[in-house]
Amino acid sequence: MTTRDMEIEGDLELLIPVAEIPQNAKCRTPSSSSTVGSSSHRLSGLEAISKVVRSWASKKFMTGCVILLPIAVTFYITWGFVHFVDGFFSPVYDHLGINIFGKYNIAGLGFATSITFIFLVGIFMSSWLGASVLTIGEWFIKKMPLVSYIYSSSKQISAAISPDQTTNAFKEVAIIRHPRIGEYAFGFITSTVILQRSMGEEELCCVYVPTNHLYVGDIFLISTKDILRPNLSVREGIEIIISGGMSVPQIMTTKDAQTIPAARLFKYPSSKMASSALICDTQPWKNLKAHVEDIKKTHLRDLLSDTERCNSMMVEFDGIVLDYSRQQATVDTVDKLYNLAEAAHLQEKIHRMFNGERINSTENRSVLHVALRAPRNAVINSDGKNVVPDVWNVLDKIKEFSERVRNGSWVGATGKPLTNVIAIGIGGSFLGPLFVHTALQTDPEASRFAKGRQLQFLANVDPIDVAKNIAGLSPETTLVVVVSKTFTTAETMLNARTLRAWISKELGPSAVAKHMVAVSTNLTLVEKFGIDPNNAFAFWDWVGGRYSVCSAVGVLPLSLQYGFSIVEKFLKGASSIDQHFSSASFEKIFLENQAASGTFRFVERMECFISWISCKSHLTLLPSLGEICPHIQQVSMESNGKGVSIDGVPLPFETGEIDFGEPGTNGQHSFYQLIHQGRVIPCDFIGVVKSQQPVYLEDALAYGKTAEQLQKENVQQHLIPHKTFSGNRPSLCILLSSLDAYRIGQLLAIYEHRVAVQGFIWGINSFDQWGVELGKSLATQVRKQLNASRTKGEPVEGFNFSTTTMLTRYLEESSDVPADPQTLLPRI
Ligand SMILES: O=P(O)(O)OC[C@H]1O[C@H](O)[C@H](O)[C@@H](O)[C@@H]1O
Repeated sequence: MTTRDMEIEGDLELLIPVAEIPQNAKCRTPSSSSTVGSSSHRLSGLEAISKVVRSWASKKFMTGCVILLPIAVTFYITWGFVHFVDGFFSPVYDHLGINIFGKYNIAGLGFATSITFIFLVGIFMSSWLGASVLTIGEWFIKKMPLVSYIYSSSKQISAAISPDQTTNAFKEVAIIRHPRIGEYAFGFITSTVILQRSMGEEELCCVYVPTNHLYVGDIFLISTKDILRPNLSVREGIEIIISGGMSVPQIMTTKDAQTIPAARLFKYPSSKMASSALICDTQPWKNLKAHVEDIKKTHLRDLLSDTERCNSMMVEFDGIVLDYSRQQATVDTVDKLYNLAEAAHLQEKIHRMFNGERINSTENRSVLHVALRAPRNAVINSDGKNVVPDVWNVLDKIKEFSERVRNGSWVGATGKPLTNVIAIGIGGSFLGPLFVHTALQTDPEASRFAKGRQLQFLANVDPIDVAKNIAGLSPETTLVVVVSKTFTTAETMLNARTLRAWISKELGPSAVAKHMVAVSTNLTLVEKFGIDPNNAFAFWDWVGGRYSVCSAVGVLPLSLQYGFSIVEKFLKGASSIDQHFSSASFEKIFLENQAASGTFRFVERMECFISWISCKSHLTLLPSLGEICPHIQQVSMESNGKGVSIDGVPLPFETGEIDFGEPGTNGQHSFYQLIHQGRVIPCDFIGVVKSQQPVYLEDALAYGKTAEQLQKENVQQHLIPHKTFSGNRPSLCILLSSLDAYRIGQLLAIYEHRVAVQGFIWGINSFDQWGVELGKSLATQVRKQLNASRTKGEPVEGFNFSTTTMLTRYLEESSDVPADPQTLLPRI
């Protein structure tokens, strides 16, 4: 729908009931309207004007009502109240011959008398005599059936606001997490109680949460430390409840946060990072660390027996369920993570990312992969320019090109349709697209669209890989997509030259224009290579290689295979998570009882910190998700394997996870022994509802198996130590309702954001990769040496003993290899 269409639709919505509009009203051209048509147009025009006028008049009338009604009601009630109280003592004054409503009206006399009377009752009831009278009186009242109920309810309410805090009054306003994390409820602390259990004593607070104004509510027993105590008096709390939340202050602090300046509530300058201090020096980090030591003492078995805790750690958003109840965490842990996030200025950093600021400071670049899947009408700026239209220009170009290839209107040099695609690329220009491609293969809709087509990837430079890739293919029906952000990566360029030679050899050099296209940010080098710039699909330096699957890097090969409509669904899935990740404000989530979606957002960001992991395994029970493991390996390990902070300060703590995984049950027959009984490796289980439910394994990791259980099972004594499982091994479950293009997009974005959040919290730059650059320059050095040795017989020099020995040995044994191979075409 165009903007104009949307405007028209908006106008129609405002003015005329939809049912009266013919379906094709918007499309009708002037020439198509008959005489009847024009008169009906005139009529509907008059009707529209009359409706606008009526709507304007009714709006103004309602505005007047809205302003006058509360004033009138206030006056009416106040007047009625004064009158009523005035009249309360009228019999007494009548008796004295004073007619307070008559001719010698002494307005307010009865009122003043009543106030004095209430005051005197207060004094009397505070005395011993008064209290005794009250007790006897109450005893009688409580014996009367209906009256006793009215009296008790009224008494509770008045006790609540009683200045005498020794009564059963509301003692304090409390905010509790209810009904689950991310949602909060107002309540009043009414008393405290000590709960004695075998594990020790615990102080609990009775929190009364009104559910129907103040009269009806629920009582919750909550650990004292889990209660948030806002800076509000009981009276203010009651006002908030009675006003239905309307009198809640705009900013609320808790009592322990009094010293926190308002600026900390995420009112940050947009251009400058608030602090360059290391996160490990902050109090929330230290608190969390101490807490983690503490929580290790509680076995996951015990944590999992707390149903309420587990329920609060199960969140859902847009078809994805995240269950983090098997993390070594309590509600308190999550609270501490929030504090850590605040200390790390997490919200600010996310905001800066989405705002297109150059947060990749060592490369002076923005980080805007989220713009690659933004809706067409979104505005995401980089250097003051909205990048979304550029993104959609390329997407439109891909759509058009892929449709032409798929429907056979773009054919090869010999006129045959191009049904096979080989995508050459490495690292980020390969792993993401491979993951999505593998996952889409089991989506029935996608596989239907891919019928008769083939997509392959060529990454490695081993000649065997090239041979395998082109085996059984004919250049006549093959399209080669060279994918390289820089268009300089040695492996990719070598493979590109190889396949160019393969095409030229079979079909002649001019065929390259029909059989080779490119995806790159470096269009100059693309042209130099010999690919027509019209057949090049651009992306931008604000897209990091490992974050580029949603650019032409992934969209082009995947659209060629599955059609653009499928890939668009994938982009929409990723965008749904992006919007979720960026939309709600931090304060909102904390203070305005955001729903589970908000919680998911934060939990998803935090989960990785709960276990203080050094190593993580991604275990998917779906073979089709198998390639997510290598993709996450790159996204996570290349992003967060850093040794210095973003300001270049060496980090006194370790960053980065070691990610690995296996699809299906392959892992069970490979490394699960280690995760059950060897090192503790937190695991992510990714499952799909319509496939297998991986819960048995997660429980085995969490619960383990004790020696007592084994004894009961009559296991031989000497085998008991070997068959005992300590359990207490954390894991996380991500459950997708199905595995289609949309869900795959969501999954991708979840992991991308999680990695970004890790980096934001650690205070590192997750978007550069100087370690890889080092590897590249070392490789260049070796390549130069090999070439010089082979062509000029130069000795191996400048390396340490070990490398020199190995290179010399290699040179001796590979004397038949050409000096610097231009291609890797198999020597058949
Ligand atoms: O896309 P290219 O420029 O060919 O780069 C391919 C890969 O090169 C290096 O390994 C980088 O560290 C990766 O992030 C990148 O994805």
